[in-house]
Amino acid sequence: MTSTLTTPLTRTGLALRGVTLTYPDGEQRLTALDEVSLEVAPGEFTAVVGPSGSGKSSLLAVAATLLRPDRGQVLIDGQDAGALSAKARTALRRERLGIVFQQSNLLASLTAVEQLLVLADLRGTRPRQARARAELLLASVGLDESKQRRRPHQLSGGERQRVNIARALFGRPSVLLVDEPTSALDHERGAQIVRLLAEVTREHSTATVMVTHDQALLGEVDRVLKMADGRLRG
Ligand SMILES: Nc1ncnc2c1ncn2[C@@H]1O[C@H](COP(=O)(O)OP(=O)(O)OP(=O)(O)O)[C@@H](O)[C@H]1O
Repeated sequence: MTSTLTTPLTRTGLALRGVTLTYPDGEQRLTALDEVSLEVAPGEFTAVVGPSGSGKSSLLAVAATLLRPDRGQVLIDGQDAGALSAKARTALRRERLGIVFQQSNLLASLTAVEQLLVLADLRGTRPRQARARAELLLASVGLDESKQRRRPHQLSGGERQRVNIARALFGRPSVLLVDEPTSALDHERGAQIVRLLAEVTREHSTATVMVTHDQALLGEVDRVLKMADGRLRG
């Protein structure tokens, strides 16, 4: 499929520049992100940690171009998301971003491989090519053929998270945004998922940002940034 974006983009990853986000709070506004700047290069795995309410989810939502900041820029492969029309922003998200949410949002009636093939349909990828890619990606995240034919309720929490990661990679994203990937897992399974994210970051050269509460799982990441009161510290 040809890109619907107007300019050809080289992969430069994710950049946030002076991003401020506020929410309505009664008569006032609550500042969730306060002049946040961040650059994540292709192939770099960055973790964002911080207490509840510090702004981590808001940061991911802004980076995912799902929330528009009050001020500042979000650049995906150098493209300023705020300068695009809604249609072009949707295309940017579809073509450049992979998102792994905290709660698995897999479709209950579909097998693991079908979760990826649904995307192929939406993207207009040829069915045979799409199936081969879906199977390859699922195998690469550790799901063998028999597990690829299972529905979500027949998989463990960790296996469902692997399907989520494979699905996020299907569109060859430049930027991979991951929200609390280990929250439903025990320590060992959580550590396996973080190791897997480190591997896919290198293999797929994604600029990966992972939000997590779990400080014990940070051995695999390239950089840890701390959020407190909407501000980011290295
Ligand atoms: N839709 C909203 N409307 C108003 N305030 C919000 C909204 N979403 C988040 N907030 C507030 O913005 C601040 C940052 O919230 P955010 O969800 O980004 O934090 P977080 O670090 O992800 O927290 P957690 O770890 O608990 O998920 C908090 O004070 C929160 O109460």
